[in-house]
Amino acid sequence: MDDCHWPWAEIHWGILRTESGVLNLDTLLLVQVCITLLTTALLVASACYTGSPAEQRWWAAGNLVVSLGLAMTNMYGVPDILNTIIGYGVIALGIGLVQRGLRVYCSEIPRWREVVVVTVVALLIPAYFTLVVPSLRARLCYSGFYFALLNWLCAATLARHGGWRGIVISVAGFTVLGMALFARGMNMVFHSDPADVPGSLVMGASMLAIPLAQVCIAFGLILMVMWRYAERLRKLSTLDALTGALNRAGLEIQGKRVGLRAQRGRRSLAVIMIDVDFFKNINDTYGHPVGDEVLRHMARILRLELRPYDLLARFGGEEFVLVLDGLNRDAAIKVAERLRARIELELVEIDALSVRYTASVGVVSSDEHGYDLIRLISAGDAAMYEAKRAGRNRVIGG
Ligand SMILES: Nc1nc2c(ncn2[C@@H]2O[C@H](COP(=O)(O)OP(=O)(O)OP(=O)(O)O)[C@@H](O)[C@H]2O)c(=O)[nH]1
Repeated sequence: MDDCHWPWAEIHWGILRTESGVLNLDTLLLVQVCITLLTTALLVASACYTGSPAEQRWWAAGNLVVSLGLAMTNMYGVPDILNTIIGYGVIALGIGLVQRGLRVYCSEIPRWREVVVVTVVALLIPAYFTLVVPSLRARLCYSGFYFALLNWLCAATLARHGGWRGIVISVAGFTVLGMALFARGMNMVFHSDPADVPGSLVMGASMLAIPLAQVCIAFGLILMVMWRYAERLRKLSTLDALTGALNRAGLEIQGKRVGLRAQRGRRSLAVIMIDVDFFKNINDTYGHPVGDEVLRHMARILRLELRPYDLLARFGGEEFVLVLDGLNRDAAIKVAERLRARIELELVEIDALSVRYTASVGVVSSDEHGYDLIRLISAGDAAMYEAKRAGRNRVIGG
């Protein structure tokens, strides 16, 4: 590879060159630094809003370090060794921190060793081509390839995680950023003078693509975090905190969906109402914490016995509702009997205590009562109270 010695400040990138020099490399670098600082501020703001998850702290720190590195690469009056070698190392450290945040986000184990290796390699490449085999061209070329690889690694980490919302924007951003850096590296290989027309086109395009990709990445990251936060809030508002079953709001939303699906598919829809017998006695005898444990225990058993797409909701104090797609009344009575028998057999063990309890069950289906969930629940409730009146610990079909 031929060596050439253009000081950075003397390189003008064709399509971006203006006579007044407004869009020179310094200006573009300044824009990049400003964008990185702006996206860092956005990341920090969203971290504060969502309770500061660890991954965002790493992304924000990584962004800050990248912008510091970018600024270092373009300082005037500073020897190359500081300017480029340390600047590149600092940029790589920043990308390493972002990668660490991505790993945390994807529930992978982040390792400091990786960040150290990434940084050291980024220091070694320019050091080698500055001190051992001096070649600006080789330095820019190999550093470009290396930074491209790091960004593609970030894209791969996120893509492995899967999902859709926000992730696709960040994956695209990392991929484009990698491509822009790779193209710059290739440009150094194929064009001896970057100011010739094809060379300057590649350089100009990559200088525009880099900040755009950075904005995409940051918006994608913020979207990802906001999506997770919204999901957490949605869960909190539709789940019962004690048992993890759906609460009334969750039952209303999901029950409607399951009911419509069954009706459209012309399948029966069964509703089972289950109520713990003499629950007040359990509370009064052993205390509320034991009563709470009985409720958690019952929810656990019901969940274990159900199919993944059946709905389980806590309807009131000690009453649970099951919504079963594709079961008629007789089939649902068989399921209910199995549940009742299992509950009767199980022991709830808390510290030195062993508590046994039973449940009364009412079963109804859409074949007799239609698909309206409110009607089904009130018919199921009536059947359950009939089971209570008939002596408890039994199943009654309504
Ligand atoms: N530990 C605990 N108790 C609760 C909770 N929610 C409601 N309860 C209690 O559940 C009890 C329900 O009592 P009752 O409605 O008389 O029902 P029961 O004693 O089971 O009688 P039957 O249903 O007729 O067999 C009340 O004492 C409520 O205070 C809860 O989240 N945890």
